[in-house]
Amino acid sequence: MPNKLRVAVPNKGSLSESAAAMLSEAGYRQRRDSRELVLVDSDNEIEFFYLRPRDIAVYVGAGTLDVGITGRDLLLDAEVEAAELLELGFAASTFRFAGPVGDFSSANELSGKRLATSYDGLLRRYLGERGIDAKVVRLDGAVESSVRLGVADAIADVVETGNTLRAAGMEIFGDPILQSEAVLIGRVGANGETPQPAGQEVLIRRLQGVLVARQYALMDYDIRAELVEAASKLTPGLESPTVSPLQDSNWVAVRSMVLKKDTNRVMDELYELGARAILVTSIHAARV
Ligand SMILES: Nc1ncnc2c1ncn2[C@@H]1O[C@H](COP(=O)(O)OP(=O)(O)OP(=O)(O)O)[C@@H](O)[C@H]1O
Ligand SMILES: O=P(O)(O)OC[C@H]1O[C@H](OP(=O)(O)OP(=O)(O)O)[C@H](O)[C@@H]1O
Ligand SMILES: [Mg+2]
Repeated sequence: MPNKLRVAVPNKGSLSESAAAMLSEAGYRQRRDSRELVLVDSDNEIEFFYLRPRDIAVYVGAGTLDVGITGRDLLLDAEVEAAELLELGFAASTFRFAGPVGDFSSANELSGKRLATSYDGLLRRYLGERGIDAKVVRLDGAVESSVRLGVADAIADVVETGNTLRAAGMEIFGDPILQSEAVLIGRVGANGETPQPAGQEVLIRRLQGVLVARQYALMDYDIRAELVEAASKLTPGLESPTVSPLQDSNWVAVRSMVLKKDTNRVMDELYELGARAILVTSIHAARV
């Protein structure tokens, strides 16, 4: 019996639904009931442990679990030995300073002030590296309320749309502290290398496949043979477009992967060039 790969998955919060959806899309079994703590997927020789997002880096850092899905901000806050293996393309946010509208314009003004955050490890390191001597007030959440409630002068928190900040009468200031998103993290060995437990490479390849299927579409079109070079520049694909002969030897058929967000612009440009029968189909799954 080979050892099963042990994977940490967020059990609640912003990351949990998207993480489970991505694993399902990658062909792994996921729990049906949100109270389940462990799920064994024997077909894939893999075990999923549903844990608090904040704790995931701790388990992977300690080496008791092989890999985990968490946020880059949570990984850095945990100050453990774990490495980012793959960006997962969801839960994108920035980590920023914010204060009451008009109070601050740069992080240098924070010396001597009280700063509330849920990410004290991350924040202390950032302030320390810049010689900013502020008092860090560690809170569990709803950090935006801390200034109004008198325990802090400014905050450092996760910002996505900025709606929560605005609702609390605050604005961001200073440079972004960090760009975060959901990431797959793995262990770091004694010599700084990343171990390759059985199943890890397949997991990464499958997740990369999900990312590709989400980001790309397939584009097919017909074009006169003498224009295929110019058309290929518009649709270079990942390696190189597939060019197939047509019954009418003056024309060829071209197939290529195109970023979904670019499909309409590329179709317009291909049409202008002379391409016809331009079709876009979605990719269900991929290995690249
Ligand atoms: N509004 C948001 N947009 C994008 N990512 C977010 C948002 N809020 C939190 N995150 C990300 O989610 C992760 C935090 O997970 P956490 O479980 O704390 O989520 P949460 O929604 O804050 O749950 P909790 O109820 O425990 O506070 C971090 O990586 C953070 O960057
Ligand atoms: O910029 P926005 O789109 O408004 O999103 C950012 C907010 O989302 C998260 O809050 P969450 O719901 O996790 O509550 P919490 O502060 O209690 O963790 C984060 O902590 C911010 O408060
Ligand atoms: Mg939160």
